[in-house]
Amino acid sequence: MVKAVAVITISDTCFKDNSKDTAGPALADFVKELFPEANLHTIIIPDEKEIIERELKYFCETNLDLVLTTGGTGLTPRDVTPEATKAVIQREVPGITIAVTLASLKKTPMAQLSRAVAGVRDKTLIVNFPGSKKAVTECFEVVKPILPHAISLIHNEVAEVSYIHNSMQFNHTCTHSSNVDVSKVALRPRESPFPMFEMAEAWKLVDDVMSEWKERLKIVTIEEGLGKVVAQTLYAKEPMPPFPASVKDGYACLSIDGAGVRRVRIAVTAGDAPTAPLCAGECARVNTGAALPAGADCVVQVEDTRLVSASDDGQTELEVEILKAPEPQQDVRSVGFDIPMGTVLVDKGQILDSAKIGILAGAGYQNVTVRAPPKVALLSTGNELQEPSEVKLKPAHIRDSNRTMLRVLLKEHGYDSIDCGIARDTPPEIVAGIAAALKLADVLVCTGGVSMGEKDLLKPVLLKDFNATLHYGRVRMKPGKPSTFATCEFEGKKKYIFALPGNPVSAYVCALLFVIRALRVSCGVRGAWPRMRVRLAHAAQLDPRPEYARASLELSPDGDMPSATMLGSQCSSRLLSACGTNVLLELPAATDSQQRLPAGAVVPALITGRLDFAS
Ligand SMILES: Nc1nc2c(c(=O)[nH]1)N[C@H]1C(S)=C(S)[C@@H](COP(=O)(O)OP(=O)(O)OC[C@H]3O[C@@H](n4cnc5c(N)ncnc54)[C@H](O)[C@@H]3O)O[C@H]1N2
Ligand code: MOO
Ligand SMILES: [Mg+2]
Repeated sequence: MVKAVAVITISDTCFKDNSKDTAGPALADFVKELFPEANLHTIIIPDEKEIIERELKYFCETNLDLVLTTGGTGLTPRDVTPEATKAVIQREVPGITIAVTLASLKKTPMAQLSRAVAGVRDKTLIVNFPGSKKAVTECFEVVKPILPHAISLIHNEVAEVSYIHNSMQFNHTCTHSSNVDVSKVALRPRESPFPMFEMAEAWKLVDDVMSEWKERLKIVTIEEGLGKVVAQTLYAKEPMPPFPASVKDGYACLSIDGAGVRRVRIAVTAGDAPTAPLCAGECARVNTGAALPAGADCVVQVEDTRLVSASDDGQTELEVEILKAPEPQQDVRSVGFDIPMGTVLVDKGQILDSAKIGILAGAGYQNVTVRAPPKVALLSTGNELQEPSEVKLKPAHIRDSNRTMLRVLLKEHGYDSIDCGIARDTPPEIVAGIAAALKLADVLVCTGGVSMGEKDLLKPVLLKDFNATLHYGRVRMKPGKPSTFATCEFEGKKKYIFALPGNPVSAYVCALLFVIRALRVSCGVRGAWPRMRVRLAHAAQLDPRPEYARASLELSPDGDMPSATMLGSQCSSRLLSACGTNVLLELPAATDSQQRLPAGAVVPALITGRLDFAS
């Protein structure tokens, strides 16, 4: 099935004045007719090779099935669409352009001058069309019969590729080798060689590194934009309301007529376009939201009127009395009352919420450009791990809960992730797992193998096989002490790796404190979680490390400070301690003079979850 298509108008003129674009909308209409189910993205860009390439690549990366361009295929010096397309596609499909040219030549010898290109990049078919509505109409007719088949062929290939991918992902044994020598366990360090960072230092490192993430933009439907940071300023292209509208159910009148009897000339309900203007002594029955007839400048609500005369059958009001003289503009929403034309509806950098999305819908915007977070891959490591779906556990095995927990935790915070399965604890398998993940994603989140055991191979593999920079490899925190953040270059691109401890609670807390923070920073959201002061509902034992205790908030009905209840034993393996968490309490490290906090002590809490309570 064709799920998403983009129509790109490439023209300096249309870019400057969108209303000049006739070919793009025509092409969009043909696409809607051929693929009614598909999500359609339309954009207008100038004749700039770099921008064209960037947009084409972007649409291919976002897995669109089809990208149709119109414009920029001719011979003027600014026509660079074919060059940009050639730079992006991996396989050319010359048959499409030959068929189009042959058909067009029957209509005009000018078809000889089109240099349009068609080809495939990854799973996306790209076809260039010339830049006029007429040419687009003729050319689309030619390619229309083959488009669905071409796309399904590309998909079949992709299915095979992804099958190969998946089997690679879920069986990380392979031909990879590693520079990590595991034969001399007796020589392993007996102290961690990684310096211990304070939390504030670790956060600063994450923020500094992730704010380098090159702004990547994505066009999404306004609904998909929920929670995303808008990358463009959108203005009201028309006033709201577009006509003077009644605020009340009543009578539209001329205020100059004052109080007194009026002839009810017409009835205008919402959606009716009034045809004739009102004259002195007349009124129009109107509903809330109805357009006022010309001449009317006020509305008198029905409660402030009295029926004077009606038709014998009671179906028509003939005269009403306005009981109190109305003011001009009384109960009228003038043109642009809510949103004057040109108002900024959403500003670049704002986060889209439901009200803003409603405003955009009301203003006729269907798509919006937002900042796209990096792609995230999840990988578990451990010889003891089995897939969660496996019914029977082998001796000494457990089911992998981290991947599922992390996937939904990311989802809860608005981020998708790619599942890269489980890698066993051998250097080649970990290398294979990491390499497979880095091929697919910008950010790798893996769990397990970061501490001091002979099977804890993540750090050496990152250092020796991926030449990674370890920004931190230990943090003074509980849980999550061996948490690791590294970057490396892989296939020419910078990659970001969060190697989280395997203990499920450590993985949960470190994902919140480091990974989600990093994703927020990378797409323009303030990284730090909001902090508030809460009162401990009970005494708390302090750990030598600063601790992020999982707690649930009780909101006080009398406006007192909320109280926080920790969720049982805070052992790093016990994920039950995180169930129902909406805050992480920042408990200070124990000192000689303070080993515990009494009930009622006030501590800072990071709000990391929903403040929802079951009824
Ligand atoms: N000698 C030392 N030992 C340990 C230290 C230390 O400083 N010195 N640190 C401890 C701390 S703190 C933590 S946290 C853990 C971190 O362990 P690793 O990251 O090396 O993780 P593993 O050893 O692979 O596993 C730990 C634990 O978690 C379970 N696990 C792993 N992956 C999963 C998964 N995907 N789903 C569910 N459970 C998982 C695993 O079975 C282990 O029980 O190290 C301490 N040791
Ligand atoms: O730092 Mo670990 O996560 O205490 O168990
Ligand atoms: Mg370990």
